[in-house]
Order: sequence, then structure tokens, then C-alpha cells
Amino acid sequence: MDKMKNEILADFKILDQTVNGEPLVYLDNAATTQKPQAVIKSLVDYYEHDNANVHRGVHTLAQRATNAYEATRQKVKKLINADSEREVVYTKGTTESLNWIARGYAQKFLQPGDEIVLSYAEHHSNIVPWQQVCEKTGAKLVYLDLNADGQVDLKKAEHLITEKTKIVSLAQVSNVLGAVNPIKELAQLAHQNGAIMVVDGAQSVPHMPVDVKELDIDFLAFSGHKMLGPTGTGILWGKLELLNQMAPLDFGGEMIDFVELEHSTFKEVPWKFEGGTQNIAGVIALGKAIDYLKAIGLANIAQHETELMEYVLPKLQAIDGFELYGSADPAKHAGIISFNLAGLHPHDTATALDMEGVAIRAGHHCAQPLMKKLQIAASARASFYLYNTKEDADKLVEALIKTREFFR
Ligand SMILES: Cc1ncc(COP(=O)(O)O)c(CN[C@@H]2CONC2=O)c1O
Repeated sequence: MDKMKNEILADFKILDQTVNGEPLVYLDNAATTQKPQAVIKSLVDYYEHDNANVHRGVHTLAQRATNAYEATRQKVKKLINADSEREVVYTKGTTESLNWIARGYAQKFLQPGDEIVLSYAEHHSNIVPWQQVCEKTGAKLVYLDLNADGQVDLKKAEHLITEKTKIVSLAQVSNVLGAVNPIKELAQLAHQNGAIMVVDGAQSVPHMPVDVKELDIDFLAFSGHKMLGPTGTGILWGKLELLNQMAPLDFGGEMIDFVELEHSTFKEVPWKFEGGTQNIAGVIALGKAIDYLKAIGLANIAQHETELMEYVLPKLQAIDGFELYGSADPAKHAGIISFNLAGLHPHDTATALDMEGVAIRAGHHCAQPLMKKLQIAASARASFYLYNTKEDADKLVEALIKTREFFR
């Protein structure tokens, strides 16, 4: 990756700017990632050359738009090693994907007393939809505890995932702790008890190889904007037989076969879930983002982030008053580091870093149950991606040392 560093940086013009008189160091990739020129160009090209509505038009532009829109489905299928592109549903993002699984699939089958297993580290988008489903069905939530590394505790999971469990829904990577969960083993546990395995892949699919067959999971949700793609794009992947059992959530044009006065029939999966005119340009641009990621290689991206963790974690922990949340072992750490400087509110830390051109996140990261578990109100969070460098890591460390000194 290092040898391509300059080529990659040249693709992200946004990174070539100063903030408060300092070169921008963008370390908020868990929130959203920047977009390479190829992705931005594809949006412009679509509206300048191919813009048309998809599927029904017979004219040339409509055909070109339809082919490009559907081509992304094939790219997603290959990216996650799905059996069929028909298992790939376009959504607005991880949140919509998880809501659709909860409301379109789980809500149809859950009975009073059934259990949905989550973890304390889940993002609100993988908690609140399930709370809603429990209110409507009488099902109950069960929360898995975390081990010292911030991963779901597999030993405790063996006792909490039982014959009452119908759904296990977990993040593959925590957006706070950077912990990588043992999804394959958890999916086995779920299936041994007759439950289905839902995976929140928002922080894993952009950063590492994710193979839905190798993991043997049942649903996967992720967001385009976290993997170099535009906002308003996301993917709901599911095993075809499960998607066929799912009810559509949005009804109307595009998703129907025939509409009579009193009754309508719906298209087959995935199109029955894509009602109305979709984010055509965004989906096409997401396809370009996937091309970009595949050209670098997800394994190379994962390796690059591990090398950055190996480089920066020891330096951070040497800072006076640095409090790390999650594992100190780089091998157990995706490129997300949550921390505080003792005695400092994370908002003050993030504001001070911004004065040095370093962009990090501060807050509860849509993980308030986890903040409560950690007994903190909020944390600072630095999150890395393929275009970040060791120089970026050094800048983070220098800015934190400067902040420490300033607030002493
Ligand atoms: C693990 C996880 N799940 C779901 C979501 C929701 O994704 P969408 O907003 O794309 O639907 C996020 C977003 N991550 C938040 C967004 O900002 N900072 C974060 O950590 C996430 O990190």
C-alpha cells in the first residue's frame, strides 16, 4: 500500500487542503469516508450523459442507465461472494437495511417470548429496530456481554443463545472499540439453536474481505458512504430463500407486477424491495467505489490498517493520561480507536485537534448502551482508512501531546 500512497492520495482531492492553517488529517472514516475522483466522475457522467429512469424505458439512455444500475448488483455479489445478484437489495444504507430485516422478515415470524440476541456494543441502528419489533410481537431482547478486548464473549454467548433465540444480530466490527467479532462461530451457535444470523457490516465490509458463504450468515447490512460510495446508498444482502419470505416495506411503482383495483402482485426479489425511482446515480457510483476497492484489494486494505494500528497504538498509549477503550492488541483492532485524555471532555479533545487540522469524532457514536457499559458519557474516536498514512498517525499523536500540554 505504501508504494501506492501517492497515487491513492492523488485520487482524493478533498484531502489536499488545510484546516486552521494546518494540512487536513482526516481520521473520521467510521462516520463516512471520502470519495475518489472516479466515484465523483461517475456521478457527473451519469447526469451529463446517461440520465434516464431505469427498467421500463426502451430508449437508449434508459437501457444504458438500467445496465449500469444492475451492474452494481453483480459487483456487490462478487465483493461478498454471494450466490446470486438477486440476493443484493439496494437500500439507503445500513440503517434502512437493518430496519427492513427487522420489519420485513423478523416481525412476520416472531412470537411472544421469542428472543433476539444483540450485544452491548451495538450501534443504535442495530438496537432500536429490534426494540420496535419486540413491542409489536412480544419478543424479548437479550444482550451479549463483551470480553476484555471488546469482542462479544463467545463463552457467555453459548449460554445466552438458546432454543428461544430466533434472531442473532451483531456488528462484525464495533464502530467504537474496533473489536472484530467471531461472526463465523456466532453464526454456528445461532444455527445450532435454529436462529438466523444478521450481521451489521457497516464497519467491516469497507475494510476487510467479507465472504457471506464462508461466514455462513443469513443477512448482511452495509452502507455505500462508508466504502468510498455516495451517501444514500447501501446494501441489504440475504439468502434468497429468506428474502423470498420477506414482506416489501415500500409499495408502489417499480416493485409491482400487476395492479388491480383491490389487489396487486409484486415483482420477484430483489426488485419487490425497490419501490419508486431509486438512487440510480448513487448506485452506479457505488459500483465504481467497489471497483476502486477491488483494485487495491480488501485484504491489502485490512493489512494496511493493521500496520497503522501497530504503528500508532503504542505511541498513543505513551501519552500521559491516554485512556484506550477496547483492546491494546493491534491484531485485534480494526482501524478504529476510541479513547479519552484523562480529565478532558472528548469534545474539547476533538476541538483542540481540529485546531491542528486533525479531524476525529467525539460523542457517543450512536452507541449509548456501550458508553454506559464503559461508564463514560462519550469518547474521542480516530478511525483510519486506505488513504491514511503513518504521517497522519504521527500528526494525531503530536496534536494529542500538544492538547495534553495545553490543558495541563
Ligand atoms: C456499526 C454501524 N452500524 C450502523 C451504522 C449506521 O450506518 P448508516 O448511518 O450509514 O445507516 C453505523 C454508522 N456509523 C456511525 C455514523 O457516524 N459515526 C458512526 O460511527 C455503524 O458504524
